[in-house]
Amino acid sequence: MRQTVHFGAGNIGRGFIGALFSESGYHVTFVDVAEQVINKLNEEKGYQVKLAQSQEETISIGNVSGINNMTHEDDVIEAIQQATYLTTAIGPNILPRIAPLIARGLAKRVAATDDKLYVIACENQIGATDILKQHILDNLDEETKNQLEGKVYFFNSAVDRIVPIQDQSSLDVLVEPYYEWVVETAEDIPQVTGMKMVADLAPFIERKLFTVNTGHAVIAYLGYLAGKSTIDETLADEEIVTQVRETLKETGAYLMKEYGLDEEEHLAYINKNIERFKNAYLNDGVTRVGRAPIRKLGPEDRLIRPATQAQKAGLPYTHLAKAIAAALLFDHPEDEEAMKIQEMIRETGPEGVLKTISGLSEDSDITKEVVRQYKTFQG
Ligand SMILES: NC(=O)C1=CN([C@@H]2O[C@H](COP(=O)(O)OP(=O)(O)OC[C@H]3O[C@@H](n4cnc5c(N)ncnc54)[C@H](O)[C@@H]3O)[C@@H](O)[C@H]2O)C=CC1
Ligand SMILES: O=P(O)(O)OC[C@H]1O[C@](O)(CO)[C@@H](O)[C@@H]1O
Repeated sequence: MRQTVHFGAGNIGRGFIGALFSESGYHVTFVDVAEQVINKLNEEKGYQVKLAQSQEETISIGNVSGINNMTHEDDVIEAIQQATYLTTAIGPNILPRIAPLIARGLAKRVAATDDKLYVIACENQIGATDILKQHILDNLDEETKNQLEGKVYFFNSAVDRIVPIQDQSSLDVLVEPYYEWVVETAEDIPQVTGMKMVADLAPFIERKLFTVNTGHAVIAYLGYLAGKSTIDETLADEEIVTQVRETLKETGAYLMKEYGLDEEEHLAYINKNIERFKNAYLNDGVTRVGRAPIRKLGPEDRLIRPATQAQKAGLPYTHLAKAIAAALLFDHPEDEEAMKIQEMIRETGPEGVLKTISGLSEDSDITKEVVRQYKTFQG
Protein backbone atom coordinates (compact mmCIF):
# COMPACT_ATOMS: atom_id res chain seq x y z
CA MET A 1 0.00 0.00 0.00
CA ARG A 2 1.29 3.49 -0.87
CA GLN A 3 2.17 5.70 2.07
CA THR A 4 1.72 9.40 2.67
CA VAL A 5 2.82 11.59 5.57
CA HIS A 6 0.62 14.52 6.52
CA PHE A 7 1.70 17.19 9.05
CA GLY A 8 -1.29 18.60 11.00
CA ALA A 9 -4.09 16.24 12.05
CA GLY A 10 -6.51 19.14 12.47
CA ASN A 11 -9.58 20.26 10.53
CA ILE A 12 -8.09 20.36 7.03
CA GLY A 13 -5.72 17.46 7.74
CA ARG A 14 -8.38 14.97 8.81
CA GLY A 15 -11.38 16.55 7.07
CA PHE A 16 -9.89 17.21 3.65
CA ILE A 17 -6.34 16.31 2.56
CA GLY A 18 -5.81 13.20 4.70
CA ALA A 19 -9.31 12.01 3.79
CA LEU A 20 -8.61 12.35 0.04
CA PHE A 21 -5.39 10.32 0.35
CA SER A 22 -7.16 7.62 2.34
CA GLU A 23 -9.95 7.46 -0.26
CA SER A 24 -7.26 7.15 -2.95
CA GLY A 25 -5.89 3.96 -1.34
CA TYR A 26 -3.02 5.44 0.68
CA HIS A 27 -2.11 4.73 4.28
CA VAL A 28 -2.02 8.17 5.90
CA THR A 29 0.44 8.83 8.72
CA PHE A 30 -0.63 12.03 10.49
CA VAL A 31 2.08 13.95 12.33
CA ASP A 32 0.91 16.29 15.10
CA VAL A 33 1.78 17.60 18.55
CA ALA A 34 -1.73 16.93 19.88
CA GLU A 35 -1.08 13.79 21.90
CA GLN A 36 -4.77 12.93 22.37
CA VAL A 37 -5.49 13.08 18.64
CA ILE A 38 -2.43 10.95 17.85
CA ASN A 39 -3.43 8.36 20.45
CA LYS A 40 -6.98 8.19 19.10
CA LEU A 41 -5.74 7.80 15.52
CA ASN A 42 -3.60 4.84 16.61
CA GLU A 43 -6.37 3.27 18.70
CA GLU A 44 -9.32 3.81 16.37
CA LYS A 45 -7.44 3.64 13.02
CA GLY A 46 -10.24 5.55 11.33
CA TYR A 47 -12.90 8.23 11.66
CA GLN A 48 -15.95 9.68 9.92
CA VAL A 49 -16.11 12.73 7.69
CA LYS A 50 -19.63 14.17 7.95
CA LEU A 51 -21.01 16.50 5.31
CA ALA A 52 -22.65 19.70 6.60
CA GLN A 53 -25.93 19.53 4.66
CA SER A 54 -29.61 18.71 5.23
CA GLN A 55 -29.31 15.10 4.04
CA GLU A 56 -27.07 13.08 6.33
CA GLU A 57 -23.99 11.79 4.50
CA THR A 58 -20.91 10.30 6.10
CA ILE A 59 -17.67 9.02 4.59
CA SER A 60 -15.65 6.42 6.50
CA ILE A 61 -11.93 7.09 6.51
CA GLY A 62 -9.59 4.18 7.29
CA ASN A 63 -5.90 3.28 7.02
CA VAL A 64 -4.72 6.08 9.23
CA SER A 65 -2.21 6.30 12.07
CA GLY A 66 -0.43 9.05 13.97
CA ILE A 67 3.00 10.11 15.26
CA ASN A 68 3.73 12.82 17.82
CA ASN A 69 6.60 14.85 16.37
CA MET A 70 7.52 16.29 19.78
CA THR A 71 8.17 12.91 21.32
CA HIS A 72 8.85 10.56 18.37
CA GLU A 73 11.08 12.36 15.88
CA ASP A 74 12.78 9.16 14.68
CA ASP A 75 9.40 7.63 13.80
CA VAL A 76 8.58 10.69 11.68
CA ILE A 77 11.94 10.38 9.89
CA GLU A 78 11.17 6.69 9.27
CA ALA A 79 7.69 7.46 7.90
CA ILE A 80 9.24 9.97 5.46
CA GLN A 81 11.43 7.13 4.09
CA GLN A 82 8.32 5.19 3.01
CA ALA A 83 6.17 8.03 1.67
CA THR A 84 5.17 9.01 -1.87
CA TYR A 85 3.70 12.34 -0.73
CA LEU A 86 4.46 14.66 2.17
CA THR A 87 1.76 17.26 2.80
CA THR A 88 1.05 19.86 5.49
CA ALA A 89 -2.04 21.69 6.78
CA ILE A 90 -0.62 23.13 9.93
CA GLY A 91 -0.88 26.93 9.59
CA PRO A 92 1.63 29.08 7.66
CA ASN A 93 3.31 30.31 10.86
CA ILE A 94 4.19 26.76 11.90
CA LEU A 95 6.02 25.79 8.68
CA PRO A 96 9.46 26.99 9.92
CA ARG A 97 9.05 24.87 13.06
CA ILE A 98 8.50 21.57 11.24
CA ALA A 99 11.12 22.21 8.52
CA PRO A 100 14.18 20.97 10.51
CA LEU A 101 12.60 17.55 11.13
CA ILE A 102 11.44 17.25 7.50
CA ALA A 103 14.99 18.17 6.42
CA ARG A 104 16.40 15.33 8.52
CA GLY A 105 13.90 12.92 6.99
CA LEU A 106 14.76 14.04 3.47
CA ALA A 107 18.53 13.88 4.08
CA LYS A 108 18.24 10.26 5.18
CA ARG A 109 15.90 9.42 2.31
CA VAL A 110 17.88 10.87 -0.61
CA ALA A 111 21.02 9.14 0.63
CA ALA A 112 19.21 5.79 0.45
CA THR A 113 16.81 5.89 -2.51
CA ASP A 114 16.04 7.59 -5.82
CA ASP A 115 12.27 7.09 -5.30
CA LYS A 116 10.42 10.32 -5.86
CA LEU A 117 8.73 12.24 -3.06
CA TYR A 118 6.24 15.05 -3.66
CA VAL A 119 5.98 17.80 -1.03
CA ILE A 120 2.86 20.01 -0.96
CA ALA A 121 2.01 22.61 1.71
CA CYS A 122 -1.78 22.95 1.88
CA GLU A 123 -2.05 26.31 3.62
CA ASN A 124 -3.92 29.57 2.97
CA GLN A 125 -0.85 31.39 1.76
CA ILE A 126 0.54 32.27 -1.64
CA GLY A 127 3.67 30.18 -2.31
CA ALA A 128 3.40 28.21 0.96
CA THR A 129 5.35 25.24 -0.46
CA ASP A 130 8.12 27.57 -1.71
CA ILE A 131 8.32 29.01 1.81
CA LEU A 132 8.47 25.53 3.37
CA LYS A 133 11.10 24.49 0.80
CA GLN A 134 13.31 27.45 1.72
CA HIS A 135 13.08 26.57 5.42
CA ILE A 136 13.98 22.96 4.61
CA LEU A 137 16.96 24.03 2.44
CA ASP A 138 18.16 26.28 5.28
CA ASN A 139 18.51 23.10 7.34
CA LEU A 140 20.51 21.07 4.79
CA ASP A 141 24.17 21.02 3.74
CA GLU A 142 25.16 21.71 0.12
CA GLU A 143 25.71 18.05 -0.77
CA THR A 144 22.24 17.01 0.44
CA LYS A 145 20.62 19.97 -1.30
CA ASN A 146 22.12 18.76 -4.60
CA GLN A 147 20.87 15.25 -3.92
CA LEU A 148 17.24 16.48 -3.76
CA GLU A 149 17.36 17.18 -7.50
CA GLY A 150 15.12 14.74 -9.40
CA LYS A 151 14.08 13.00 -6.17
CA VAL A 152 12.15 15.50 -4.07
CA TYR A 153 9.64 17.77 -5.79
CA PHE A 154 7.92 20.82 -4.26
CA PHE A 155 4.53 21.94 -5.58
CA ASN A 156 2.53 24.99 -4.51
CA SER A 157 -1.18 24.48 -4.00
CA ALA A 158 -4.51 26.11 -3.16
CA VAL A 159 -6.91 24.43 -0.72
CA ASP A 160 -10.55 25.32 -0.40
CA ARG A 161 -12.99 23.64 1.97
CA ILE A 162 -14.69 25.22 4.97
CA VAL A 163 -14.00 23.11 8.05
CA PRO A 164 -15.12 24.73 11.32
CA ILE A 165 -13.77 24.04 14.80
CA GLN A 166 -14.72 20.50 15.83
CA ASP A 167 -15.90 18.69 18.90
CA GLN A 168 -12.49 17.76 20.34
CA SER A 169 -13.74 14.57 22.01
CA SER A 170 -13.94 12.69 18.70
CA LEU A 171 -11.80 12.23 15.56
CA ASP A 172 -14.86 12.74 13.36
CA VAL A 173 -14.92 15.93 11.29
CA LEU A 174 -17.83 18.01 10.02
CA VAL A 175 -16.99 19.59 6.63
CA GLU A 176 -18.83 21.47 3.93
CA PRO A 177 -19.65 19.25 0.91
CA TYR A 178 -17.74 21.53 -1.53
CA TYR A 179 -13.97 21.31 -1.94
CA GLU A 180 -11.25 22.30 -4.36
CA TRP A 181 -7.56 21.30 -4.20
CA VAL A 182 -5.40 22.74 -6.95
CA VAL A 183 -1.74 21.72 -7.28
CA GLU A 184 0.81 23.39 -9.55
CA THR A 185 2.82 20.75 -11.39
CA ALA A 186 4.00 19.78 -14.83
CA GLU A 187 5.15 16.33 -13.57
CA ASP A 188 3.32 13.08 -14.15
CA ILE A 189 2.52 12.37 -10.51
CA PRO A 190 0.62 9.51 -8.80
CA GLN A 191 -3.10 10.14 -8.84
CA VAL A 192 -4.94 11.39 -5.78
CA THR A 193 -8.73 11.61 -5.94
CA GLY A 194 -9.87 15.24 -5.94
CA MET A 195 -6.46 16.74 -6.73
CA LYS A 196 -6.64 19.09 -9.71
CA MET A 197 -3.31 19.71 -11.46
CA VAL A 198 -2.54 22.99 -13.23
CA ALA A 199 0.52 24.47 -14.94
CA ASP A 200 0.09 27.93 -13.36
CA LEU A 201 -1.42 28.27 -9.89
CA ALA A 202 -1.41 32.10 -9.70
CA PRO A 203 -4.92 32.70 -11.10
CA PHE A 204 -6.36 29.86 -8.98
CA ILE A 205 -4.83 30.84 -5.66
CA GLU A 206 -5.45 34.57 -6.11
CA ARG A 207 -9.04 33.98 -7.22
CA LYS A 208 -9.59 31.72 -4.21
CA LEU A 209 -7.75 33.80 -1.62
CA PHE A 210 -9.24 37.12 -2.78
CA THR A 211 -12.79 35.80 -3.10
CA VAL A 212 -13.36 32.98 -0.59
CA ASN A 213 -10.94 34.19 2.05
CA THR A 214 -11.47 37.93 1.55
CA GLY A 215 -15.23 37.44 1.64
CA HIS A 216 -15.07 35.20 4.70
CA ALA A 217 -12.79 37.67 6.52
CA VAL A 218 -15.12 40.61 5.78
CA ILE A 219 -18.07 38.68 7.23
CA ALA A 220 -16.05 37.64 10.29
CA TYR A 221 -14.82 41.14 11.16
CA LEU A 222 -18.14 42.90 10.49
CA GLY A 223 -20.00 40.12 12.29
CA TYR A 224 -17.71 40.41 15.30
CA LEU A 225 -18.25 44.19 15.46
CA ALA A 226 -22.02 43.66 15.21
CA GLY A 227 -21.91 41.20 18.13
CA LYS A 228 -22.76 38.12 16.03
CA SER A 229 -21.30 34.75 16.91
CA THR A 230 -21.52 32.78 13.65
CA ILE A 231 -20.96 33.45 9.96
CA ASP A 232 -24.48 32.42 8.88
CA GLU A 233 -26.04 34.57 11.62
CA THR A 234 -23.99 37.54 10.34
CA LEU A 235 -25.23 36.96 6.79
CA ALA A 236 -28.85 37.34 7.93
CA ASP A 237 -27.98 41.07 7.97
CA GLU A 238 -28.57 42.29 4.40
CA GLU A 239 -26.37 45.35 4.92
CA ILE A 240 -23.41 43.09 5.64
CA VAL A 241 -24.23 40.91 2.62
CA THR A 242 -24.12 44.06 0.48
CA GLN A 243 -20.79 45.10 2.00
CA VAL A 244 -19.37 41.61 1.28
CA ARG A 245 -20.62 41.67 -2.31
CA GLU A 246 -19.21 45.19 -2.92
CA THR A 247 -15.83 44.17 -1.46
CA LEU A 248 -15.73 41.11 -3.71
CA LYS A 249 -16.57 43.30 -6.70
CA GLU A 250 -13.43 45.29 -5.86
CA THR A 251 -11.21 42.20 -5.60
CA GLY A 252 -13.01 40.86 -8.70
CA ALA A 253 -12.17 43.96 -10.75
CA TYR A 254 -8.48 43.41 -9.98
CA LEU A 255 -8.69 39.64 -10.69
CA MET A 256 -10.50 40.17 -14.00
CA LYS A 257 -7.95 42.76 -15.09
CA GLU A 258 -4.93 40.71 -13.99
CA TYR A 259 -6.02 37.27 -15.21
CA GLY A 260 -8.55 38.08 -17.92
CA LEU A 261 -11.38 36.30 -16.06
CA ASP A 262 -14.82 36.38 -17.66
CA GLU A 263 -17.01 38.92 -15.81
CA GLU A 264 -20.19 36.85 -15.81
CA GLU A 265 -18.38 33.71 -14.65
CA HIS A 266 -16.60 35.61 -11.92
CA LEU A 267 -19.82 37.19 -10.62
CA ALA A 268 -21.33 33.69 -10.52
CA TYR A 269 -18.25 32.51 -8.54
CA ILE A 270 -18.79 35.37 -6.04
CA ASN A 271 -22.48 34.48 -5.66
CA LYS A 272 -21.69 30.78 -5.25
CA ASN A 273 -19.27 31.59 -2.43
CA ILE A 274 -21.69 33.88 -0.61
CA GLU A 275 -24.17 30.96 -0.67
CA ARG A 276 -21.43 28.62 0.71
CA PHE A 277 -20.83 31.03 3.60
CA LYS A 278 -24.56 30.89 4.49
CA ASN A 279 -24.38 27.15 5.29
CA ALA A 280 -25.95 27.06 8.78
CA TYR A 281 -25.03 23.38 9.32
CA LEU A 282 -21.38 24.49 9.69
CA ASN A 283 -22.18 26.69 12.71
CA ASP A 284 -18.88 28.43 11.95
CA GLY A 285 -17.72 31.03 14.49
CA VAL A 286 -16.72 34.58 13.48
CA THR A 287 -13.72 34.28 15.80
CA ARG A 288 -12.41 31.19 13.95
CA VAL A 289 -12.76 32.80 10.55
CA GLY A 290 -11.25 36.07 11.80
CA ARG A 291 -8.42 34.30 13.66
CA ALA A 292 -4.81 35.44 13.36
CA PRO A 293 -5.41 39.02 12.11
CA ILE A 294 -1.67 39.82 11.94
CA ARG A 295 -1.34 37.11 9.24
CA LYS A 296 -4.55 38.25 7.56
CA LEU A 297 -3.32 41.89 7.45
CA GLY A 298 0.02 40.88 5.88
CA PRO A 299 1.06 42.63 2.61
CA GLU A 300 0.40 39.51 0.50
CA ASP A 301 -2.76 38.34 2.23
CA ARG A 302 -6.52 38.56 1.54
CA LEU A 303 -7.17 42.20 2.51
CA ILE A 304 -4.02 44.22 1.83
CA ARG A 305 -2.81 42.72 -1.44
CA PRO A 306 -6.09 43.21 -3.32
CA ALA A 307 -6.25 46.79 -1.99
CA THR A 308 -2.68 47.64 -3.06
CA GLN A 309 -3.18 45.92 -6.41
CA ALA A 310 -6.47 47.77 -6.97
CA GLN A 311 -4.80 51.08 -6.12
CA LYS A 312 -1.93 50.39 -8.55
CA ALA A 313 -4.45 49.58 -11.28
CA GLY A 314 -6.52 52.70 -10.57
CA LEU A 315 -9.46 50.59 -9.33
CA PRO A 316 -11.69 51.32 -6.30
CA TYR A 317 -10.76 49.90 -2.87
CA THR A 318 -13.01 51.74 -0.36
CA HIS A 319 -14.91 48.59 0.69
CA LEU A 320 -11.61 46.77 1.18
CA ALA A 321 -10.46 49.71 3.31
CA LYS A 322 -13.59 49.33 5.44
CA ALA A 323 -12.84 45.61 5.90
CA ILE A 324 -9.25 46.43 6.92
CA ALA A 325 -10.58 48.99 9.44
CA ALA A 326 -12.92 46.33 10.85
CA ALA A 327 -10.00 43.88 11.12
CA LEU A 328 -8.10 46.47 13.18
CA LEU A 329 -11.07 46.56 15.59
CA PHE A 330 -11.14 42.76 16.04
CA ASP A 331 -10.25 42.62 19.74
CA HIS A 332 -11.19 39.03 20.59
CA PRO A 333 -9.42 38.42 23.94
CA GLU A 334 -8.60 34.77 23.14
CA ASP A 335 -6.80 35.63 19.92
CA GLU A 336 -3.13 36.36 20.61
CA GLU A 337 -2.62 38.24 17.33
CA ALA A 338 -5.74 40.36 17.89
CA MET A 339 -4.45 41.32 21.32
CA LYS A 340 -1.04 42.20 19.90
CA ILE A 341 -2.70 44.49 17.32
CA GLN A 342 -4.71 46.25 20.05
CA GLU A 343 -1.49 46.84 21.99
CA MET A 344 0.19 48.22 18.86
CA ILE A 345 -2.80 50.52 18.23
CA ARG A 346 -2.49 51.88 21.75
CA GLU A 347 1.21 52.57 21.17
CA THR A 348 1.34 53.75 17.54
CA GLY A 349 -2.27 54.15 16.37
CA PRO A 350 -3.85 52.29 13.41
CA GLU A 351 -1.31 53.97 11.09
CA GLY A 352 1.53 52.30 13.00
CA VAL A 353 -0.09 48.86 12.65
CA LEU A 354 -0.65 49.33 8.92
CA LYS A 355 2.98 50.37 8.52
CA THR A 356 4.52 47.55 10.57
CA ILE A 357 2.20 44.65 9.71
CA SER A 358 0.83 45.57 6.29
CA GLY A 359 3.79 47.44 4.81
CA LEU A 360 1.67 50.56 4.05
CA SER A 361 3.31 53.95 4.51
CA GLU A 362 1.56 56.43 6.78
CA ASP A 363 0.91 58.87 3.95
CA SER A 364 -0.48 56.27 1.51
CA ASP A 365 -4.02 56.81 0.25
CA ILE A 366 -5.03 53.35 1.46
CA THR A 367 -3.84 54.12 5.01
CA LYS A 368 -5.71 57.42 4.99
CA GLU A 369 -8.93 55.74 3.85
CA VAL A 370 -8.60 52.90 6.39
CA VAL A 371 -7.98 55.36 9.23
CA ARG A 372 -10.98 57.45 8.13
CA GLN A 373 -13.21 54.34 8.21
CA TYR A 374 -11.66 53.18 11.49
CA LYS A 375 -12.70 56.49 13.07
CA THR A 376 -16.19 56.20 11.56
CA PHE A 377 -16.58 52.77 13.19
CA GLN A 378 -15.55 54.28 16.51
CA GLY A 379 -18.29 56.89 16.12
N1 LIG B 1 -10.25 25.16 8.33
C1 LIG B 1 -10.48 25.63 7.14
O1 LIG B 1 -11.64 25.86 6.76
C2 LIG B 1 -9.35 25.88 6.19
C3 LIG B 1 -8.05 25.99 6.59
N2 LIG B 1 -7.07 26.18 5.65
C4 LIG B 1 -5.67 26.24 6.04
O2 LIG B 1 -5.25 24.95 6.48
C5 LIG B 1 -4.24 25.06 7.47
C6 LIG B 1 -4.68 24.29 8.71
O3 LIG B 1 -5.90 24.84 9.19
P1 LIG B 1 -6.87 24.02 10.12
O4 LIG B 1 -6.85 22.59 9.75
O5 LIG B 1 -8.15 24.74 10.14
O6 LIG B 1 -6.15 24.23 11.53
P2 LIG B 1 -6.21 23.29 12.81
O7 LIG B 1 -5.80 24.13 13.94
O8 LIG B 1 -7.50 22.56 12.87
O9 LIG B 1 -5.07 22.20 12.51
C7 LIG B 1 -3.70 22.45 12.63
C8 LIG B 1 -3.05 21.25 13.32
O10 LIG B 1 -1.64 21.48 13.36
C9 LIG B 1 -1.18 20.99 14.62
N3 LIG B 1 0.10 21.62 14.95
C10 LIG B 1 0.33 22.88 15.39
N4 LIG B 1 1.65 23.07 15.60
C11 LIG B 1 2.27 21.92 15.27
C12 LIG B 1 3.63 21.50 15.24
N5 LIG B 1 4.65 22.29 15.60
N6 LIG B 1 3.89 20.24 14.83
C13 LIG B 1 2.89 19.40 14.45
N7 LIG B 1 1.59 19.74 14.46
C14 LIG B 1 1.28 20.99 14.86
C15 LIG B 1 -2.28 21.32 15.60
O11 LIG B 1 -2.17 20.53 16.77
C16 LIG B 1 -3.51 21.02 14.76
O12 LIG B 1 -3.95 19.69 14.93
C17 LIG B 1 -4.07 26.58 7.71
O13 LIG B 1 -3.00 27.03 6.91
C18 LIG B 1 -5.38 27.18 7.21
O14 LIG B 1 -5.21 28.50 6.78
C19 LIG B 1 -7.31 26.23 4.32
C20 LIG B 1 -8.60 26.13 3.87
C21 LIG B 1 -9.69 25.96 4.76
O1 LIG C 1 -8.30 31.65 8.48
P1 LIG C 1 -7.32 30.79 7.81
O2 LIG C 1 -6.40 30.08 8.74
O3 LIG C 1 -6.59 31.45 6.70
O4 LIG C 1 -8.12 29.57 7.15
C1 LIG C 1 -9.45 29.38 7.21
C2 LIG C 1 -10.12 30.03 6.02
O5 LIG C 1 -10.09 29.18 4.89
C3 LIG C 1 -11.40 28.82 4.49
O6 LIG C 1 -11.63 27.51 4.74
C4 LIG C 1 -11.64 29.02 3.05
O7 LIG C 1 -11.00 28.03 2.28
C5 LIG C 1 -12.34 29.56 5.38
O8 LIG C 1 -13.03 28.70 6.21
C6 LIG C 1 -11.51 30.39 6.30
O9 LIG C 1 -11.78 31.72 5.98
